[in-house]
Amino acid sequence: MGYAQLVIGPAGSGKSTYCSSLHQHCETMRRTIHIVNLDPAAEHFDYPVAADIRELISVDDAMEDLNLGPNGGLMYCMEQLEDNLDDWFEEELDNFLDDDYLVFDCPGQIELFTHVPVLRNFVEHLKRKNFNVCAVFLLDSQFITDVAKYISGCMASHSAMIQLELPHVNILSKMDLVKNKKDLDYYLEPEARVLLSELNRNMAPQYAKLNKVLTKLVKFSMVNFVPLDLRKESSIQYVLSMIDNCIQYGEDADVKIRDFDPDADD
Ligand SMILES: Nc1nc2c(ncn2[C@@H]2O[C@H](COP(=O)(O)OP(=O)(O)OP(=O)(O)O)[C@@H](O)[C@H]2O)c(=O)[nH]1
Ligand SMILES: [Mg+2]
Repeated sequence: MGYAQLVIGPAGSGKSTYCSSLHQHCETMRRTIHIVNLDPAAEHFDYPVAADIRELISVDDAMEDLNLGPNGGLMYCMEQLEDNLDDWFEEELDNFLDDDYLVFDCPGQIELFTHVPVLRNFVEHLKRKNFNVCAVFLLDSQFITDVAKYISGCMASHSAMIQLELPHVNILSKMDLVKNKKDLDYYLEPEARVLLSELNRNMAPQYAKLNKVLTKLVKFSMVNFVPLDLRKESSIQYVLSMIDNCIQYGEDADVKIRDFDPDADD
């Protein structure tokens, strides 16, 4: 059984930085994880890249060969990944052990998990290969400055949840940039009633019914965010243990330790 995190979220939300901090944290903890780059447009990395989609195809090549723009180029590359799951990706997976822990640093284009089934098919493939997979959705805390933006972030996360049908952890990234943490409490444990009155206050009266439905949906879909401050090891550890819990990482290890407990027969 392998373990995997699929790190997703809007462009610039901090996915690659999260991957690199997670890698460092795990090194400190003497724990092995492997970060795989799935962003064909990525240029530099602060983590050791264990496998790289750019070895299959890069956005620059796709744009040049097919005369595509950056977004079209990216979509084409991801389709190439999908077409090569049984050969290129298979060979890459062969480099890992069966119970390895992989973290996939994904591109930020929102279309990838709203419009096309590429990531969904990628996840299905991982599941067939016996991986327990968790979606890790990052949203930039700087983005959540008012209720409308918060709802928009929830909707983006929600569509990823529906599309991928995976255990799902939502992270509010870049907490070191938040001056007044109290301002965010409001969004960390949202109350539909409060969100609704705030939305109604900011918007014209004809939106009242829509606002009511949206706030109910946010509450109903149970989208909630965990704040992450990468300066704090304890914050990284907290997020990591939540994700580990979702994919049952460590449970087998516990069994193994218990199996070999010399005092067990006492
Ligand atoms: N202060 C602060 N800046 C951050 C943090 N995480 C990311 N950044 C900055 O935010 C910018 C985007 O970070 P990335 O990690 O490249 O974001 P990404 O989601 O991988 O972006 P794309 O791959 O383009 O979608 C960079 O300038 C980072 O230095 C954080 O926790 N704190
Ligand atoms: Mg990135």
